[in-house]
Amino acid sequence: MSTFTQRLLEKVGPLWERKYQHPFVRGLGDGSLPIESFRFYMKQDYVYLIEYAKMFAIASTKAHDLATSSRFAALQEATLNFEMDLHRQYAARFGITREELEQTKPSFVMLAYTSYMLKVAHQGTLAELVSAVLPCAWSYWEIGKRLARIEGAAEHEWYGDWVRTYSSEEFGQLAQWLIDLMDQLAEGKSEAELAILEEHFLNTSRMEYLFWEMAYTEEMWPCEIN
Ligand SMILES: Cc1ncc(CO)c(N)n1
Repeated sequence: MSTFTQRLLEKVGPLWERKYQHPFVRGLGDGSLPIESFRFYMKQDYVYLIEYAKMFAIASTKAHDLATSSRFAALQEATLNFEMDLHRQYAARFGITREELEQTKPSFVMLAYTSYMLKVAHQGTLAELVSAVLPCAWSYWEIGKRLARIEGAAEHEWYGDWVRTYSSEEFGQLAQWLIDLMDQLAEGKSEAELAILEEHFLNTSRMEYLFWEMAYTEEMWPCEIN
C-alpha cells in the first residue's frame, strides 16, 4: 500500500518537475544564474526563514508528545542557526550587514507564502501544519540532491555552498523526519481530512514555484503599485 506522502508526491509531480526545470534552479546547478538574482533571493529567503522558523515553534506547542515537541524545538533552532548561517555567510560575501539583511522589505510572494503558512499553523491541526510546511523542506532536499549530482555544482565558487547545504545529510534528515511524521499523522484520517492536507500541500508547492520565479525576475510586486 502506498503511503500518504507518496500520494502527495504524485499529486504535485508535474509541478515539482517544473520547479527542477526553472531557470533559477538550473542556473544554481550549472552556474549560469546571474549573481544579482541570487543576491535578491538570499535577502528574501532570509526574511522568509524568520517566519518559517516560527512555524516550528507553533508546531512544538501543538505536538501530541514530548519527543515530537522537542524535535520541533530543535528544528526551529536548526533553521535559525544552521540554515540561516548560510545566508549570513553569503551576505558577508556580498557586503550586506546583518541588520540590512534582517530589514529586507518583503516581496509580495514572500508575504503571501509566509502568511498562508502561519495562518495554517495558527488555525489548523498539527497535521495541517505539517502538510503546509512539508513542500519547503522536502522540495529543497530534492533540488539539493539533484544539483549535487551535476559535475562541479557542489564546488561552484558561489552556488556550491547552497548546493552542499541542501544536499547535506543534516538537511536530509530534517526533511525525512517531516515526511515520516506526515505519514504518521495521516493514519486513520478520513478522506475529507486528507483532502484538506492535500490542498495545503498543493498550495505551498505552488508558492515554492512562485518563490523561484519571484527571485529570478527580482519581482517585489506583480504590478506597479504605489
Ligand atoms: C522559499 C524556501 N523554501 C524552503 C526552504 C528550505 O528551508 C527555504 N530556505 N526557502
